[in-house]
This record gives sequence, structure tokens and C-alpha cells, in this order.
Amino acid sequence: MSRVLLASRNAKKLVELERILAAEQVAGIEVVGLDSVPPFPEAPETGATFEENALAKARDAVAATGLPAIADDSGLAVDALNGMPGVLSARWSGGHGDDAANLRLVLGQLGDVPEERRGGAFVCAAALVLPSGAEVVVRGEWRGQLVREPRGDNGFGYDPIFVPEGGTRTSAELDPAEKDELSHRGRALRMLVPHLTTALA
Ligand SMILES: O=P(O)(O)OP(=O)(O)OP(=O)(O)OC[C@H]1O[C@@H](n2cnc3c(O)ncnc32)[C@H](O)[C@@H]1O
Ligand SMILES: [Mg+2]
Repeated sequence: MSRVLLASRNAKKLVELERILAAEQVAGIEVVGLDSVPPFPEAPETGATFEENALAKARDAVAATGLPAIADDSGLAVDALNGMPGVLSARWSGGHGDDAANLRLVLGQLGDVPEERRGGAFVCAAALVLPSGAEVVVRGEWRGQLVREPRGDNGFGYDPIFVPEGGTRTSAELDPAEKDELSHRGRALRMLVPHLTTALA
């Protein structure tokens, strides 16, 4: 059994990462969170791309623990805001991880932008880094529309204002399994699974 570290300090994101991997039933691995390893300092996420940040988080985790690590860097890219908040999604309103304030700020910035220009995408770069130094990073995207009023209690972050393409409910109104099936994170992690299997099983 190989232990694999999921290097995220966002509890709700971590739940999704664990759930998606559990559904894939990868044989021979035991997934653990950062609470199972001694604390180590968190490097600031200063990369210009989701991929750079995901790799940096996974590399830090491997360097500190010696375990293979998976990290996710993700966010919302809004067309009418030229792809922002993008890599700044977690701290868009200033403080880190204030989901309600971040979402309110994006809604305010979009203002009266009409339906046809309220498109955007959730993006997730997922990185797997091994103690040998081997690395792989993949990207999943999930397109949708930004609504004017938040709806739903599931998920986290910008889920209450994002209606996935082809649907009518926000991603905060989807059941967890429905979100995982479609989401940027589900897509990225499922792309990573064959690499995980090859590297560790
Ligand atoms: O870096 P870690 O420790 O993993 O945790 P974090 O919350 O800082 O994570 P990110 O740096 O990747 O920032 C992602 C932000 O993008 C938003 N986001 C990412 N995935 C999302 C999702 O599935 N639904 C809603 N918002 C999401 C949300 O605001 C997150 O805080
Ligand atoms: Mg972060």
C-alpha cells in the first residue's frame, strides 16, 4: 500500500479530492491529508498559471514529507473579466478564502453584463509529484454562466453563482456526485489516475 498525500489546506476542496479519488478505486494506494503529516510552511502561491501553482504546492509537500503528493490549483476564469479572478480566485477580495466576499466582488464587477456575455469556466490544474522527482500536471475545465444571485448550499467558493453549461442549477445546487462527474476537479483528477496507477501500484 503506497501512501499518497493530498496537499490542500482547503477543507471543502479536500473533501472533493478525496471523494473523486475514492470513486476511482485506485488499487494499492492510501490517500492521506495534511493533518496526517507534521506541519510544514506553506509557500505563497505566486505562479502566473494554475499549473505552476499546483506543481509548487505538490513539490513543497514532497520535499517536506518524502511522500508522493497531489496538489490542485484551481479557480474561476470569467470571460468578461479577461480570465480573472483566475489564479487569484482564493484571495480576490483581499483576505484568503473568504468565499462570500470573493463571490460578491465578482458579481459586483460583472454588474449588468448581459446573459450572453456572462460566460466563464472553472479551471483545475492537478499535479502529481513523486519523491523520485517525476512530475505530471493536467488541467480540467468546466464551462458555464454566471448568474446574478447566489443559489445553493453545496460545494464552496464560487459554486453558488456558476451554472454549468447545459444545466439550469448552480453547481452549489448539484449533488456531490453530479458535481464530481462534470467538474474541472473531477476531470483533472481522473486524468491523473492512470499516472498514479503506473507510478505507485
Ligand atoms: O491552495 P489550497 O490549500 O489547495 O486551497 P485554496 O482554497 O487556497 O485553493 P486554490 O489556491 O486552488 O484557490 C482556489 C479558489 O478557487 C475557487 N474554486 C476552486 N474550485 C472551485 C469549485 O469547485 N467551486 C467553487 N469555487 C472553486 C475557490 O474560491 C477557491 O478558494
Ligand atoms: Mg491556495
